[in-house]
Amino acid sequence: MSAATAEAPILEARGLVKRFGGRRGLFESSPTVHAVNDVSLQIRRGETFAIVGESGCGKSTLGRLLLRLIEPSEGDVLYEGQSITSLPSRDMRRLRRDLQIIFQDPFASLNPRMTVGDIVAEPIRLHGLARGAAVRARVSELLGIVGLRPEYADRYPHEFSGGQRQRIGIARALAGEPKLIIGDEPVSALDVSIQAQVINLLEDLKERFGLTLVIVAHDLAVIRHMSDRVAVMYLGEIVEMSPVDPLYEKPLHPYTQALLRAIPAPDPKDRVAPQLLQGDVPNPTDLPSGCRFHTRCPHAQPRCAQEHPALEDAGDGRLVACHFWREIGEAEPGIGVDDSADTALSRRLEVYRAFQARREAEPSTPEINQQGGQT
Ligand SMILES: Nc1ncnc2c1ncn2[C@@H]1O[C@H](COP(=O)(O)OP(=O)(O)OP(=O)(O)O)[C@@H](O)[C@H]1O
Repeated sequence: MSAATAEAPILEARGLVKRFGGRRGLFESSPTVHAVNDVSLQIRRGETFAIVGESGCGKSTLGRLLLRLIEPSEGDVLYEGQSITSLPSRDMRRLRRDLQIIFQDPFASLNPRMTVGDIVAEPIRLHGLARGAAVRARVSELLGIVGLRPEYADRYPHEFSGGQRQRIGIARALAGEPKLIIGDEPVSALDVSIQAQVINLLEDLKERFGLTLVIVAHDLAVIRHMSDRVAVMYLGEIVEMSPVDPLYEKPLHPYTQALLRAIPAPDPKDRVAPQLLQGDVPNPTDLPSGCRFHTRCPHAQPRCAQEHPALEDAGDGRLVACHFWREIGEAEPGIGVDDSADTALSRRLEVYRAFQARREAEPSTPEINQQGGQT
């Protein structure tokens, strides 16, 4: 984690709305999916900003809107203070260098018919960053940066493990020398020991290249260890936004509280039954009235079904959209997960960090292999 600078945001969303479907044909009509509903946020240069929520809450759609991979139904995205929503495609191409994305499933996002070298070289050639032999040299360098051997350039994606494929995706994302990378569930498909390595790699790259990271994830353990600030999404809206530590120590929104209560402790002796949220996320084609969360909220009152709560300033850089957050906080202090209720991932990260610290102190310490063990 790092302290982001106080300058203007690198990326900003203003009143973003995304609706899918809703078209009426001659004989049928498809219902409108309200995937993102009036989202505004500012991402600071150099921070790691996390977007978290259950499946279907609109996290990926928001991530794609921020990079203009899809067009918003309403609202605007500003990159370095300039609106990109109506930018002509020529200008957008230049901007694509700065803004990159890595996906959950590295296999699906890597062309199986291209060698790793060509996959990583593509953005270098596209943006004219190098030519001829210099391209191959740059590919080797990028593979080295993400912890892969240069000779892997001649192989194909299917020859690699999930963690290695994610590293290839990261090398490709780095090839255009970006300023901001969005990771859409970048480690959810990976084994927990590999997750820790990829998270560490992203953190190292962030420091080394001064990147801004936006991490979309449903896993609160991943978020906690790598974020500076977190936006919690429910049914297309941000319901809470906060610096990471206070969010975990004292979540303000009942939905954030419920997400934290649902994390199981890894050690069976510490384990109390995780409290899962009641019911499923309502269908985004038929949004509940008032507060979208009221149908599942243990604190809901009649006002919640009638009045939509705005995101309000809760102090200390926190925002929350709940009519009763003060009362709920007083009734249930200290809901947050404390450090003793740690997860397998965080333990793995600690081991890995200790190993790295040792390696820096004693350069002869052996390399760590893909399974997280020492070779
Ligand atoms: N191209 C599309 N056409 C129609 N509906 C879509 C499309 N993309 C997403 N949706 C719908 O928009 C809603 C939000 O989806 P989104 O993928 O953004 O959520 P998410 O929080 O990222 O969930 P997940 O982690 O499962 O991807 C879902 O109801 C989804 O079915």
